[in-house]
Amino acid sequence: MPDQAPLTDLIRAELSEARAVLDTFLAAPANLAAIAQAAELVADSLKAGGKVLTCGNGGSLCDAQHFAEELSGRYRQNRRALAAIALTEASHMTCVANDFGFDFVFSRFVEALGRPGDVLLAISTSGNSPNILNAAEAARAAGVRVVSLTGKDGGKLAALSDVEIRVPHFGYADRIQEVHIKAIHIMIMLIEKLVIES
Ligand SMILES: O=C(CO)[C@@H](O)[C@H](O)[C@H](O)[C@H](O)COP(=O)(O)O
Ligand SMILES: [Zn+2]
Repeated sequence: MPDQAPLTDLIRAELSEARAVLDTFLAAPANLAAIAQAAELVADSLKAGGKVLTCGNGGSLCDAQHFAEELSGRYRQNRRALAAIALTEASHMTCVANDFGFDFVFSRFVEALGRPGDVLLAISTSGNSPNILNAAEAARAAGVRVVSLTGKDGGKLAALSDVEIRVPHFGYADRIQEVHIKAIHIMIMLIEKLVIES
């Protein structure tokens, strides 16, 4: 049987780096405040009859779906459904990508569905994906507030956000996404507390 030591070394290094990225994020009180502010913004919108639209690319689209389904479906316990949807409808995406370009797949959906008082959760580890920037701009034009989950220096998305939750890691996207998913789960927990228990 081959010696597994090199693999376990790799695993240990990956987990250690993930812990360091989380520790750095946790050490800045502004990051915790941003999560609270984002949850309050979403909760206020839902309580006023608004909805949450979510978007991202690749793994961040999975995170966008994860956030939306835990509001519309279920998180830890049963409670009433909350209005949230990920902008992933395949026929819309293929039509818009085919006819207008991939940069507009989310912004066109925001134009169609976004109403003043709604919230867009925009997720981008670089903060610079054109389709996410266009979605944020369309949201602002429609009176939709923008909550973003970003990484690195926040990119251009930082300036388009009402609330930005940034993981200031300059390495691979997955390390950033691992903190994003924690922020997402905590936001869901806070939103439930603010909307359901209030
Ligand atoms: O999940 C991962 C990497 O962990 C990838 O699918 C990643 O999300 C994709 O490369 C995205 O296109 C990156 O976009 P962004 O985060 O820079 O907006
Ligand atoms: Zn990934």
